[in-house]
Amino acid sequence: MTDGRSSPDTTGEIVVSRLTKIYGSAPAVDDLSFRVEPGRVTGFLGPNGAGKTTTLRMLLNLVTPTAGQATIGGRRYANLTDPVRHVGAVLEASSAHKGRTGINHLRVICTAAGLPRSRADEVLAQVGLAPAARRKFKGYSLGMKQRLGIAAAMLGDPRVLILDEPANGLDPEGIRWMRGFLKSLAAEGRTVLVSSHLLSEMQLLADDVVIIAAGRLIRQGPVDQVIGSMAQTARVRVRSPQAETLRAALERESATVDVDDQGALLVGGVDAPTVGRVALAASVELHELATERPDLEGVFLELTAGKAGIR
Ligand SMILES: Nc1ncnc2c1ncn2[C@@H]1O[C@H](COP(=O)(O)OP(=O)(O)OP(=O)(O)O)[C@@H](O)[C@H]1O
Repeated sequence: MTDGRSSPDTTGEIVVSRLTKIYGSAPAVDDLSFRVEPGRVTGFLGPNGAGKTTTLRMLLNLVTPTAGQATIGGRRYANLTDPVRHVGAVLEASSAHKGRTGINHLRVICTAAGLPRSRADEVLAQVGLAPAARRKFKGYSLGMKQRLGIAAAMLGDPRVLILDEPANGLDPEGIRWMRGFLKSLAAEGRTVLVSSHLLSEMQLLADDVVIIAAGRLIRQGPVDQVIGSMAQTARVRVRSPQAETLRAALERESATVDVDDQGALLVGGVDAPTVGRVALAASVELHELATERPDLEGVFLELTAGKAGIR
């Protein structure tokens, strides 16, 4: 039962399977497979031109794959009987008739989609735009347009939300709001897939990440695990008034030692307890001892290095 026109299953899982899109002779998306779980926020990351937007557009049946398929709740988007009730998508900042008010914009969509007009008021309140409901779209800030786009995506109360760079153009308060809002949707059991190049933001927002470069999967998994998988590149930062003695002792243990511009030792190849034991054995006094793990930004750059420039 994968191609019938009945309702999708209730899980809202997204499955991308060997998806490929070739423009001319170059693949924009190349044999890409990954899964997106309900109840979690999944960050879809990649350098410019990695193929994120093309993938999302194939998921939403806006671009036809060259090969492979993508399903939402077990169905291709094209086979969903009432897609607006299953999938909400925001691919770019909302556009609307300039002279139309926010509430009227949403009511028009409700009418076209066969949804009760009362949903327009509900979703405007949900995204915090009720005070601007009767203002004309042409007077909306970019942040308000983003909120209106999300409100439109929420009209059908979908289990699955797909957003392309939703934090674009938002101020810090807007970004904080977006983070809380998307997390609360995931906490309700919805599937939330968000593409972004704002890696530091993803580290705060996402439970899972899917990292692609040059159209191919680089890594996927829980954020902590993806960062943790790079733990071999973690270094220990240590400060001591007897830095040279400590350095010599560590090098005898085959550790690599660099000195940063504040005089702290950056030790590779051994963990923090080992550094502490070596210091104790050498009667070296320590003023600081900490493991420095790479953050998502560092992991991302390391994983995608050389795989894709700007295309
Ligand atoms: N309609 C199209 N015709 C030809 N090439 C295209 C088309 N759409 C995308 N591409 C190419 O496919 C590749 C992937 O583009 P895509 O927009 O999916 O990447 P992206 O990861 O979303 O990038 P960005 O972060 O810059 O938006 C790029 O090389 C792009 O130039």
